[in-house]
Amino acid sequence: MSQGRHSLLVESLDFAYGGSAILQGIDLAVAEGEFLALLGPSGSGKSTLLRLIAGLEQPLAGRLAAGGKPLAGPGPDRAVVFQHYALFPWMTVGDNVAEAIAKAHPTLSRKERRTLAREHLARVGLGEVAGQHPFELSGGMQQRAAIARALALESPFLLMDEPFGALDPVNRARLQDLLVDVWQGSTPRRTVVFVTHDVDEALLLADRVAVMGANPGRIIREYAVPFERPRKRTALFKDGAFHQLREEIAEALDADTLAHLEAA
Ligand SMILES: Nc1ncnc2c1ncn2[C@@H]1O[C@H](COP(=O)(O)OP(=O)(O)OP(=O)(O)O)[C@@H](O)[C@H]1O
Repeated sequence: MSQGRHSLLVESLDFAYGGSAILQGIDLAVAEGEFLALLGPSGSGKSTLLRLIAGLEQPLAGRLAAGGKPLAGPGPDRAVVFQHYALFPWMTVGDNVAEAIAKAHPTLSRKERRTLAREHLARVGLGEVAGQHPFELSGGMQQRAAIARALALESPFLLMDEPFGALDPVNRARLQDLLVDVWQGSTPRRTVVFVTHDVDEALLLADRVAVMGANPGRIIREYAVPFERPRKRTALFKDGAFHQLREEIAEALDADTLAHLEAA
């Protein structure tokens, strides 16, 4: 695995809450520009691993590095999008995005930031609502604004924790497409770690899927996702290779759950 400027490395990582092991022996490498999905059942520690990569938690043992440098706490190089929209409720949507732009480009004037914020919002189909507050928007719109905000930070790493989990299927599909478009359209590509418990979502979006098992959280297998891009849902869902890979992953998850139930 290359140690590119924007690669991620997790080595022999253990993590515990109050004495109980949550993550054990995690080894994971994400290449610069790669889109990695972390897939696993509830409680397998996907969010915890993402929080560790974000620098919001400290490991009990092991090593975390970004671009070959050890991680020490959160940093502007890693933008995070959670399931629930991370917007400042007291600011307009435009100001939320402008605030992120100010972090990426501190020398821009207020007017320039506002103009750029509108451009970012237009990219996610929210050009008309820059002057509104988050509470005036639907859940799907708020999540779009949160994504616009995260992208406006222009950070090389994008860490996403079930960002579409609370959305209806139509909005979910729209935002999945939008995310892939933005990721594919930017040079250099951002390095993405995307948490989901939805196998289809992982196979639609990612270059590689790391499958996690629970008790304690560990990576049980990794799968390369070989489907050509751009991926179209309709074509993918008709593809025998897609169904085979989906089956394989579901079996790996079931086998792990069963092994743990029997051991308990
Ligand atoms: N603040 C906390 N204190 C104690 N235990 C915690 C805390 N946060 C998470 N845990 C425990 O850590 C384990 C992993 O949780 P985590 O949220 O990372 O899993 P997950 O795979 O992301 O689950 P989900 O898909 O339900 O979000 C769970 O057993 C959870 O109960």
